[in-house]
Order: sequence, then C-alpha cells, then structure tokens
Amino acid sequence: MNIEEIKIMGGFNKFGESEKVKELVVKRGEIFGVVGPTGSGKSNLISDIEQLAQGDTPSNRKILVNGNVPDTEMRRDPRKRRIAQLSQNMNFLADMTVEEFLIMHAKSRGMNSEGIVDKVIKLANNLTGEPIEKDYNLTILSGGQSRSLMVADVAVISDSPIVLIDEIENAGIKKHEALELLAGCGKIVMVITHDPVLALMTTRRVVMRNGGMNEIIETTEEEKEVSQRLSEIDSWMLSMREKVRHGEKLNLKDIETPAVSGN
Ligand SMILES: Nc1ncnc2c1ncn2[C@@H]1O[C@H](COP(=O)(O)OP(=O)(O)OP(=O)(O)O)[C@@H](O)[C@H]1O
Repeated sequence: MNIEEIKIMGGFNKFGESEKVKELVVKRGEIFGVVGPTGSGKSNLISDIEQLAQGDTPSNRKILVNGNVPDTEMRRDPRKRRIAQLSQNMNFLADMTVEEFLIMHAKSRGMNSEGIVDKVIKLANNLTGEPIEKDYNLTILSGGQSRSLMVADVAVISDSPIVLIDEIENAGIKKHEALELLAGCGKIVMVITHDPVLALMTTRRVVMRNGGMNEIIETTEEEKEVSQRLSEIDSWMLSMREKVRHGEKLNLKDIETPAVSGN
C-alpha cells in the first residue's frame, strides 16, 4: 500500500481541553515541523503517530492513513507500520561492517543489493564531514557518521514512507541536506526541532502548547531564504569542526563568512 498522507485528528491537551488544531494532514514529500517549549507535548505527538493511535493514548488523538483507520495488523506489528524513527541518541550496536549491514538490510527488504552499498555510502558521505568506508565496523562509527548512515539507509533501503525525527540538531551532520534527501525520496517527514535551520525549511510547523496542537504556521518565502543562509553558516561551522578534529589550526580568515552577508 502506498502511503500518500497521514491525518492527525486532534484530541485533548494535558488539561483535558480540546486541541485548538482539530485536524492536520501531512502529505508525501512534505517536511513538517513540530516546535514548542520543553514539556509542551512534541514527543508525545510523534509517539501517537508512531503508534498510529486510535483514541487509545492520553491525548485521545486518532491517526488516519490515506484517510482511513489503519488496519489492526498495521497497528500491532511494528514491521508493518513502516515508520522509521531517527534521533541523535541512536547508535548502531551490531558487530559487522558497514557493507555487511547494508547488504543484509537490502536483502531483508527483497532488494537487489548490487550497487546499493556504494550508493548509500556516497549519500551518507554527503552528509558527514568524516567519510565512511565500507569496511568500517559499525561500532567504531562516530555519532555524525552513524546518523548520516541511518539517514541514507532510510532514504534508499528502508521502505518506511513515514520518517519521524526527534531533534537531530546536534547530530554532527548536514541537517538541511539530510531532510532534503528524505523528503526528495517521497517520504512524509516530521521533525521535532528548535533549530531554525530545520524549522524554517519545513513547509509548515505545528506549535505545541500544554500537550496540545495549538497553531499551524506556514513557512514564508522569507523564512525559507533565512533557512538557506543559516544552512550555509551551519556547513561552514561543520567544516571548521572538521579542521579542528584533524589537528589543523584556524585563523581569522576562516571566520570570514560571505554566506552571511549574501555576497
Ligand atoms: N495531550 C496530552 N495529554 C496528556 N498528557 C500529555 C499530552 N501531551 C503530553 N503529555 C505528557 O506531558 C509530558 C511532556 O510531554 P513531552 O515529553 O511530549 O514534551 P516535549 O515537548 O517532547 O518535551 P521535551 O522538549 O522536554 O522533550 C509527558 O509526560 C507526556 O506524556
């Protein structure tokens, strides 16, 4: 079944009041943001989607897939739910090489693994400043390398049409490119973030308050431009981090940022 959209039917906030946003539809290829202060219910919203809640969680929300209540099998079996989750605390635990893992994953999805390893690694290496080699053991990957590989793996191999991302701001990867890659593969991407680079590259964002969906903000063209500029600053910070990591010295010339002034 192709998942074209998910619909979140509003329930109640922490105080038992009806959510201001009664209905929220997110479509394939869309990047949707979730923002709000600590404790406002961001993770809870993502968790309702992950579980395909049907009025059976504290918020009483209901999640429809392509306008319908998903069947029980899809709700009960995590493999059938086809929802991928990424967070900055995730790491690989398996004792195998990157190549072995990717081949195994591709095979388990019934894909022809030829060329897959190189494709995933190439995409992952576009997201991290520290190139991954296919004979690296998964357990020695740095945080940034792990997250890059996870994003590329979800984009190419995993058939999960819904990707839920919980705060990847400090994941040490090119976040802008990572989201673009996932959305470009026709996935529904929902991202919890307070990082303007990510929040402003979404098409819309829901503002959470007291456990409820309070407001939906459409991203303006100007905000998208701001996001683009911030992303350039971000890549530049990442490149300086790499220089420091590799024992290079920085000088004042390194902090001249043509991207900021837009020249
Ligand atoms: N609609 C709701 N009804 C009842 N309880 C809720 C609701 N939304 C959130 N909660 C509860 O409120 C607490 C905080 O919610 P949550 O962890 O989702 O917030 P958060 O915005 O993700 O916070 P943080 O930014 O600190 O991670 C949790 O215990 C959660 O179960």
